[in-house]
Amino acid sequence: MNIIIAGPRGKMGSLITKIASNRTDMKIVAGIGPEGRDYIGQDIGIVSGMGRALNAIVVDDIKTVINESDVIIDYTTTEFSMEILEAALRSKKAVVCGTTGFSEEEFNRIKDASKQIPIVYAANSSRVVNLMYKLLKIAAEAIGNVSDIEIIEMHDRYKKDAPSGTSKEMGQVIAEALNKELKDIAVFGREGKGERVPGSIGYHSIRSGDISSSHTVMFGLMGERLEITHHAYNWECFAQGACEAAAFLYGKEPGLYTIKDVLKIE
Ligand SMILES: NC(=O)C1=CN([C@@H]2O[C@H](COP(=O)(O)OP(=O)(O)OC[C@H]3O[C@@H](n4cnc5c(N)ncnc54)[C@H](OP(=O)(O)O)[C@@H]3O)[C@@H](O)[C@H]2O)C=CC1
Ligand SMILES: O=C(O)C1=N[C@H](C(=O)O)C[C@H](O)C1
Repeated sequence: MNIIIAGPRGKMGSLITKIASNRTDMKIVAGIGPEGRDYIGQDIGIVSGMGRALNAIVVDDIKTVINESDVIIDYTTTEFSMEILEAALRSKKAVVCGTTGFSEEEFNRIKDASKQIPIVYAANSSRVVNLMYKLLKIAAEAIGNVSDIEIIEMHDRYKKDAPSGTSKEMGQVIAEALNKELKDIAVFGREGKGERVPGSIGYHSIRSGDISSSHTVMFGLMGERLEITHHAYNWECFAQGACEAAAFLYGKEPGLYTIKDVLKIE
């Protein structure tokens, strides 16, 4: 299968390039970067920092390369992801989207597009984080209604969105386990909020240095607390999942698939 990688200079795009180039089931046919970058026209292997050419060029106009591809892997920005989505719709190509921070309206555009093209949307493409969702469901069902739930996430200083896409998904898992709507129980910041309401979910975002990704969900009771934590030491676990998702999409019918479909997590 032929793939295009968006943002090959980025943290995720460069790792996805490295991992995809070592797989035997996929071939990178192009990269896409923003207009005006000095690396446009160069080989993606050089742009991504791999130090060897892969015989695929980074372009700034997806229209010029999209027809050579089967799947586009996109971990970039919300604005650029919307452009990729429109291009993929026009050319009927599959998309793996791992970008986070979409508005509700933008996410509805992804859902609409998935009626015509196959899409994997994954706010977190690590297998282990998706296993953590299962642990959260068990904990929330058992003690969620009687605990003070806090989601504490840490990322690098450059991350654009807060709270992280993963922490929103974690909140959603917990809200579903409690038969509640996340919007009714999520609390962003505690200033002026008064006493803690059991069963509500407090969100806390830390941005510092080069922390790659860390999520802790704390279920606080009187005299004890349970913490479930995932730490990523680098972004490779997410990039592995991105390539798995691309392989999964090859030949799939239109639809909105999740990383659980890809990784076969019940
Ligand atoms: N789903 C998951 O598991 C994960 C999701 N993410 C999400 O992925 C996204 C990217 O994260 P990260 O790699 O850390 O970010 P980076 O800032 O490192 O990379 C973003 C890339 O997008 C490129 N880009 C920006 N605008 C355009 C455009 N108009 N056209 C083409 N390329 C563009 C940038 O180009 P340039 O380098 O030239 O500026 C850059 O290479 C974020 O939303 C993040 O939250 C991150 C990790 C895991
Ligand atoms: O920007 C990141 O780094 C990450 N973003 C995703 C998110 O917003 O949850 C996934 C992971 O935490 C890394």
